[in-house]
Amino acid sequence: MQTKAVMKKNPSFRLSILLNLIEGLISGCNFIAIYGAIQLLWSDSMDFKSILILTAFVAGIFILRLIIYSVGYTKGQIGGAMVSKNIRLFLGDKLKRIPLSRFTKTQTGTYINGTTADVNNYENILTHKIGDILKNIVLMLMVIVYISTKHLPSGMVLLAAFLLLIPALALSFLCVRIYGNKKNIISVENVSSITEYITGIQTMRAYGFGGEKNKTVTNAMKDYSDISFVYELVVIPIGVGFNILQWLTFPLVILLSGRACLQGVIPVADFVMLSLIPLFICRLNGTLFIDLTSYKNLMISKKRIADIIEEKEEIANNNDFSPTSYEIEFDGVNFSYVEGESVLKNISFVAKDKKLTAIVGASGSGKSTILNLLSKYYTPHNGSIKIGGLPIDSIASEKVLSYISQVDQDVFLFNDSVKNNIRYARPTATDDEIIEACKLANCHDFIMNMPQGYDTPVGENGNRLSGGERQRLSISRAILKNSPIILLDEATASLDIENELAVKQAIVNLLNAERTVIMIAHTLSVIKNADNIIVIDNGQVVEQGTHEELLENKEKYYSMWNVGE
Ligand SMILES: Nc1ncnc2c1ncn2[C@@H]1O[C@H](COP(=O)(O)OP(=O)(O)OP(=O)(O)O)[C@@H](O)[C@H]1O
Repeated sequence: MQTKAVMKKNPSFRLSILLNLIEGLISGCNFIAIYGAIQLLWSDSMDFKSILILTAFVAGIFILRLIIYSVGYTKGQIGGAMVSKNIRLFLGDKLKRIPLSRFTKTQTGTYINGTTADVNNYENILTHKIGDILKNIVLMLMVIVYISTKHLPSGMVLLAAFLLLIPALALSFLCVRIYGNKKNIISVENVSSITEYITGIQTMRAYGFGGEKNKTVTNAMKDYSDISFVYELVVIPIGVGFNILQWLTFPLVILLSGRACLQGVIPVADFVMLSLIPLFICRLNGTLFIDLTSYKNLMISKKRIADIIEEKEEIANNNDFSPTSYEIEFDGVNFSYVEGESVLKNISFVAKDKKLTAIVGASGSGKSTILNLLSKYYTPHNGSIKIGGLPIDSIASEKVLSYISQVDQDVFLFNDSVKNNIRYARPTATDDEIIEACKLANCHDFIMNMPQGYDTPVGENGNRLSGGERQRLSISRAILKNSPIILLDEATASLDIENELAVKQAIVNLLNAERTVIMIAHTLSVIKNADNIIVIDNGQVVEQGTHEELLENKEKYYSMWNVGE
């Protein structure tokens, strides 16, 4: 339903269609001029005056066509570009409303193609294809009607040639449906594998499987050229067969009109013109066949754009969300990323307001998933999550996230300056506030050692920074955002000792302010003083309490602590 509104044509586009139709009609008048010239020649009545009249007629048609074509072309370009601009803006905005779970389930190529190449293809349909096709159909019909008035049997032969387009297009459309869709799937795989190759190139080279992965990319490209080749291979014979049948009209019209001329049914001038017309009609039919087949092919792009437009969106209602406390409660929460593979099983716990709650557990036990649900990146299958006693399920994620700062293991940095990367956390922050946050996050010194200080570009995804530096920048963002809830995925274990100490100090500074903190801890010593420690095992809460209580329990936490010590 939304598709119609987003792809709505505008008056400029509609005017260009009308002008294209008129241009098609006017082009047909050229045949009247040609007929006039043949008649003049044959009747032996050619003089300078009649040549002048003929020239003026042809020049008049030319000027009129030129004006209509220029206005129609300009309006078509403007109208088509306006439609595609609407689509591009809508898709850009839509991406932020598509639930995160869709991006993990769908190939990246679907969205990259759908928002770029497919929109370009659709723009091409609007700005070129539709106008040309309609103009040629009108011109064709006009010529057929005109010829029929001269000699009906010849007109009927030309009409039959035109109608041959129907079975020929039925076959070519079938090929487009079969191979066009296959081509689409392969193209999406192609784009996805190239994206993966480029983003993961460092890891691949580091582990020496760049060559292996490169084969996946080249294979995907080869698959694409193979399917394009097969597609051409099946469409070409249809086009050739259609053209052969078309050209049969040439002798047929000569035979029919020649006989009529000999019988005195039509004048010689008519016969001369009728014998020339099939040359033109056959070419025009050939162009229409190619244009309509490629139109159908490009229309696959329209369907793919529509699929993204109609994708289910996150709840975006305007329900007010103003919790007065920031206690977090999970009650009987179940969740799985993949159907049937349960990740969280009946999770219930309370993270008290302004207290530090730690989550510990083996790798893959579901710790990050708990934070992902709280940030509304995913929706629990059942159970409820509340902040300050208010359920978050019917609240727009942007509103919930405005109360949350998240410090993840994977820090995403934009290809921008250090300062701007931190400012994303609070766009209104002053430079002084950014510097203050960086001092608390232990990053001020290393930033000042960079060539342009806070204005130094961090490179694509911050590839000029070390892991510890990236983590500290992420902490500075959280400090700057100054939100009442902090979700922290502590991952200092992989850092060198100097970076580990710097990150730990930054975390201490972050936790100093009174906030509700949920912290995933990979090293237990960091959370010894936590107000509550939740132990997760295989997606379930198996224990909770303070460090001392859990040690006394002598259960899971006790053995984890002893292994760690
Ligand atoms: N986007 C996803 N799609 C499918 N499965 C996922 C996804 N993210 C995580 N999982 C699976 O969910 C389970 C829990 O993952 P999660 O990241 O929550 O564990 P974790 O305890 O935080 O692990 P770690 O300590 O290693 O970060 C794992 O089995 C993981 O493979």
